[in-house]
This record gives sequence, C-alpha cells and structure tokens, in this order.
Amino acid sequence: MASGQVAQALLEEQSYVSMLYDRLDTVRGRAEVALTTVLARGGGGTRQARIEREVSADEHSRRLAQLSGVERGLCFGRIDDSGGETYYIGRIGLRDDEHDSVLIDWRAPAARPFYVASPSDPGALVRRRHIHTRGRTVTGLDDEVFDLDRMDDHDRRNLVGEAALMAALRRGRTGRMGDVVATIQTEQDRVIRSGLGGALVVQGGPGTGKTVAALHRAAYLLYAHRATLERRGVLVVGPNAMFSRYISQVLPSLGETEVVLSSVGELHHGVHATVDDAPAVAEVKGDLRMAEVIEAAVRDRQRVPEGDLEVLIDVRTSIRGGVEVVVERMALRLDHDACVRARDRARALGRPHNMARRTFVNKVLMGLAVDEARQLDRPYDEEDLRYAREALWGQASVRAALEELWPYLTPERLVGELLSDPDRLRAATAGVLRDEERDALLRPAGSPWTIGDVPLLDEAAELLGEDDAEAKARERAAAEERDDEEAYARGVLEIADLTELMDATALAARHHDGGPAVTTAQRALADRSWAYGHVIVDEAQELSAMAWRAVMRRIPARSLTVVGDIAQTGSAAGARSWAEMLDPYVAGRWREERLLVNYRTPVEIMDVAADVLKAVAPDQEPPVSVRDGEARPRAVPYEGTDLRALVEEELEAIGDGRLAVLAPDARHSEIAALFPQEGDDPLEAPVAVLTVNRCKGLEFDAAVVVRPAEILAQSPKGGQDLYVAITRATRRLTVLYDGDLPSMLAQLARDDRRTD
Ligand SMILES: Nc1ncnc2c1ncn2[C@@H]1O[C@H](COP(=O)(O)OP(=O)(O)OP(=O)(O)O)[C@@H](O)[C@H]1O
Repeated sequence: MASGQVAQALLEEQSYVSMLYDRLDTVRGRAEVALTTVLARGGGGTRQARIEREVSADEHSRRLAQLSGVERGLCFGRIDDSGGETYYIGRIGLRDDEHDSVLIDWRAPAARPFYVASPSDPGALVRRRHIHTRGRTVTGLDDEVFDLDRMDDHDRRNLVGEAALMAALRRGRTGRMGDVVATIQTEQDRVIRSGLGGALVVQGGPGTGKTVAALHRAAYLLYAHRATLERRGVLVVGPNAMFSRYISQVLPSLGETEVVLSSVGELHHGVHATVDDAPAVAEVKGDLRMAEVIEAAVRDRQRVPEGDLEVLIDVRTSIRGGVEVVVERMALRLDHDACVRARDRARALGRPHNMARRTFVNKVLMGLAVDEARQLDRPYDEEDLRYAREALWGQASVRAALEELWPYLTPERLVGELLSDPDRLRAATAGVLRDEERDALLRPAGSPWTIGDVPLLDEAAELLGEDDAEAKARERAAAEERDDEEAYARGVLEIADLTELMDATALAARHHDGGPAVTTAQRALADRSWAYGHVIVDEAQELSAMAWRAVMRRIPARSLTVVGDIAQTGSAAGARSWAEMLDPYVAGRWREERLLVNYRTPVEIMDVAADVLKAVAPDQEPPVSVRDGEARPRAVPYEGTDLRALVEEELEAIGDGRLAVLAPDARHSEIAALFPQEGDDPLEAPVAVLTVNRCKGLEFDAAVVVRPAEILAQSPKGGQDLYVAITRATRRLTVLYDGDLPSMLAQLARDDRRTD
C-alpha cells in the first residue's frame, strides 16, 4: 500500500477513534458529575432514600473505575462484513446519544468474529483490521483480508499487512503483564469463551498464553454471567504473591475490578506464607495422607486421663487483710470409664472439635458436680447440678484439667504444636507416614509458616471449627437483620427498576456494614467458608494434593478453570498428571483444551528448551514458537566471567527492557547481593535476581541462567526447573555454566568470553 494510502487510512481511523475518546470523556464526565451530586446529598434522609443513594453511588463509582481503566487502547479493532457493515471493537462498549452502538465490548457476541475468523473459515468477514494507538493517536493499522472480491475499491486500496501479533510480541517487558485483548488468537478465544459450568483444564507449554487466556476468561465470564458471578465472586489462585502482583493490572485494564487474586500461601485468612519447604518436606506436606495426619492430630487432642480424673477444687475461701485465701480444698473424682464415655459421646456428634468440646466439657463437669454433691452429702436435682457445674467452670484447676483433655484449638495452634513436638507428631503420624517422612516434618517451635503449611491450616480449620455458640447467636441476630435489610433492598431496587444493576444481597451487606467498603471480593477474602462462583487456578501443576483440597473447598459448584503445564512441574508435591489431581473431585467431568503456540520464546531458545524437555519429560510436546530471536542463545563459562559486567552488556542490548538472573536456590542471596535494588519488589527493578521457583509464570526480555548443573541437581524436579528457567526470555538467553555444560544444553552457542 502506497504511503499516501496509509496516511489516508490512518486519518480516517483517527477521526473515528477521536470521536470514541470524546465519547469516553463525555460518559466519564457524566459519571463524575452524577457521583458528586449523589455524594453531596449527604447521609441523612429516610431509609429508602439512603438505600437509593447507595445504589446510585455504587453504580457511578463502579462505572468510573471501569471507564478509568480503559483509556489505553480503548479501540483496537474493526471488522467489516459482507453485508457492508463495519463494527469497531474495544475494551468496553459505548453508545452515542441516539443510543446506537459506536464501540462493541470485546466480550460481546458481536465481537466474536474479530477473534475467530481465519483465512480458511472467515465466516461473514471480509476484513479484520487491528488499530494501533499510542495515547489517543492512531499509530498504525494492520489488515487481514479474507475476501478481496467482496471489498470495495476504496478498502482494497487501503490494505495493511498482517503484523498485529508480531507488533504486540515485540513490545518490551514492563515488569507487569499486559493484556492481549487486541490480538487474542483463535485457540485462546476458545478457552476464553468456554462455558461457565464444570472444570476446564488448559494445558500448554511455556509462553502459550495460558495466563493471559485465563485472565481474559475471568473478564469474559464476569461479563457474560454477571448475575451469577458478581454475587459469589471469581477467585484467581496463582503460585505466589509476586505472580499475583505481576498479573494484577490485567483485569482492571479489561474493565474488571472485582476479582480476588490470591496465592496458595494466602488461602488461610491471616497467614501470608511466602517461604517454600525443602523438596522432601514439601512432598510429605502435600500428600493426601496429611489429611489423615491432621485428623489424627485433632483426635490426639481429645484425651482421657490414664486412670480416673482427679481435680482439687477450692471449697471455701475467706478474705484476710484484703487478700482472698483458700481455707479448704477438696478432691473431686470422675472415673476413667465416665471420662471415656464423655469423650466418645462428644466425638459421636460428628461435629468439629471446638463445637464438640462443649459436650465433653458439660459431661465432665456434670460428673464432677455429682461427685461433689455426693461427697458433701447434698441431695441434688437438675437445677442444683446446673449451678454446681457453673461454679466448677469458674475454678481455675477444673478449667486447666479440661484444657488438658480437650483444649480449644485454633488451626495455628494445632498445626504449630504438631510440627514442633516429636511426641505429638509421632502419635498423629503412626501408621500413616514412614519414620523418615515424619522426621522430615519436625521443626523448631515458632518457625515461620511455609506455603506447604497453609493447606494443613485449612484442613485443621475445617476439622476444628470455631466455638461459635456466642458468635452464632450474634450471627443469627445479624442474619435476621440482614434478611430484613435484603428484602427491603430488593423492594427498593425493584421499585427503582435497578435490579439489573445491583444485587440486593450486596447492597444490603454494604448498607448493613455501614459503608461502601464491602465489595464481594472483600467479603469473600475474609470468609473461610465463602463459596466462589468460579475459581481459576494458574500454574496449577504446582499445587499439591492437599492444596487442591483447600481450593476445592472454596468451589462447591466445581466451576473452575485449571491452567498449567505438566512439563513445568517444579514442586516435589506438584502434579504428574491432571487426572491424578482432579479425578478425586470431578472424575470424568473435566474437559481439556491445549494451547500449542508459544508467543514468548523465540525459535532459537525453544530449540534448546525442546532438548531439555526431551531429556526430562519425553512424553511432552514442546510448543511451536512464532517469533525469531535476535541473538543465538549462548553458554558462557562461569569461571573468569564477571557476572555484573555480563549483565550490563545484556541490559545494553535490550535497551528499555528487563532482565532476570535466574539462580539455583543455594546461590540466590550471594548473587542478589551483587545487584542491590531500591525497594524489595524484584518486579520493579531492571535486574531481577530470582530462584527458578519465583520466576514461574514471569517473563523478561533477557534471562541469564546461572549454574544449570546445580539447578538440575537441586531437586528431583531439577530438569523441569531448568526448562522453566530457559523459557523465560522473550529475546536473549545466556547460560553461565560451571564445569561441563549439561549435555541437554549442547545446542547453545559456546562463548568463551574470558575477561581475565
Ligand atoms: N494472543 C496474544 N497476543 C499477544 N501476545 C500474546 C498472546 N498470547 C500470549 N501472548 C504473550 O505471550 C507471553 C506469554 O503468555 P503467558 O505468560 O500467558 O504464557 P503462559 O502459557 O502462561 O506461560 P508459562 O507457562 O511460561 O507461565 C506474554 O507476554 C503474553 O502477553
């Protein structure tokens, strides 16, 4: 296309895109004014007036948040069909003052042809155009023509080549994942728009866009099933907190702010575990047998004395000189069999430990009260005993004895004491774990929580429950009030014809809790028993069987998307196959999509990675790369190389981009010390020094992989770790090796760049 024609086409699109931004400004301005007006009305008025105000304030703020997130790349595509219709595709839908659509939301059915049309199956499309913008300026166009004959002369002259994807792929890395809404590929589109129900597994090699597809799927599901999902929320579980930060901007840029991002280490409320266990420990903690261990640990805290129970109580006290003095003590006794019966009755209830505790405590107190009455030769009836029981409960010695036999336990206390007490550990693991497995679990009291502990805490929370008599009564009263609020809110919404916009439960909860801070996401995070509408698990191969139990508890409807690559499993407790992890929950009911094209790693690097894959997981197919690299990946001997100088050179070669030094676990701190950075977020630094475990799911323009032989040797999954490490770079890969270069890396260009 001649340059004059390009200029003409750009001009035409610029005028349309400028109109869209004007429209965005108008809508945004209106939402701002509306919000300010609502807020200016203040907090008084009738209940109905307050609720109506809440509804509109909520709607305007949500709309504003959405409108603010879509500024960059508002419109990115256009399709022309054989009927002569043209549609513009963007991050959100916009209408003009006549209510005609001027921009179609990328998730709307009308936008679908933009993603699925292909030369062999163009549907009704004659052309697909990608529109590139910087700020509000149209900087480039990129056309694919499906039916030249059906295009008019004007359009035929204005064609531009198919380079949208390549242009998107060439952008330098920023430290945060960007969205790919303009260039979603057909196989990814299938994943994104797959139905909400059931379990979908997305298996694909490194760089095949699993993460981006999963995040776009979250945005799509919220758009297409808003009524179902907004109330229950969508949870995205990633491998660690850094990964959550890495992907955190994608959903807001797609117009979604209501998704909960978490990692396995944060699934138990109040704990933020970031440390991994050593592989041998992780393997034991992740094994399903740990569910039995935790159960046994709970039972082990439901004891009876060896012989009879004996407690010394104070029977008479007097005040002498202002101090309470015990003048007489008495020994109460409950025989062993009665203790056993009390325990068995409490256990037989089948209720969580802390709830069943009330039954045990009551039975024992009753036995002791009877003994007390008998010893004092007092007659007793129901009423007397009730008082006596209460009096006994007030005695420190009685409480201590009961605490010893059936303590109130938090998950943190149960698991913390289990893992740091050899006797408890021996008792709970007997007949379940081998001796060496048990010994691997033992650690000093007060050790920091590890990621592998979190599913154990969750398991414990399930078995312990909370002694909720008081909390329950409060909750019942609150629930009644909430029902009332909800019925009222529903009424208000119906009258105001706003049911489409807002869910009555959410409104009532917000109203009830006294402020607009309570979003679905916030409520869900604070509530362990929250049932999400949909859960997306990324890097899902890393989850242990125990972690799957914790995740599945949060998704009773089993509507989930599982995204990962079995060939990249690095955790000793991770998945060897999807069936192994999923069949216990959704046997025969999960469907699988495969992504086969690698958009990240250039062909030259992927060739090397393919050799590693062949050596460590010969049954797995490497993905096919779509991009060519700018430099052949190379191997440099460590000895005699100045790592800092090498990193400087690489940084210069990539210009604005980012670089990662990927080190064996044992070398991480030593190497990180060479590259001091401001702040503690490696994603913010131009050079990120990471262990392989922490670089999962991330990508960089250049990667320097240090001591591959050590990475290979550091765990039973060392081969998978090396595969992950060398597939992080989008442009340049350097491997710094010690001794002999591992044979699976033989394709690397040898670069003996001695600096001495
Ligand atoms: N359709 C697309 N258009 C443009 N870029 C894309 C597309 N699909 C994927 N990418 C880019 O490819 C890179 C890899 O994507 P992503 O991180 O989602 O892959 P992944 O399969 O999750 O990789 P890994 O298994 O290594 O974590 C990202 O930079 C992403 O933006």
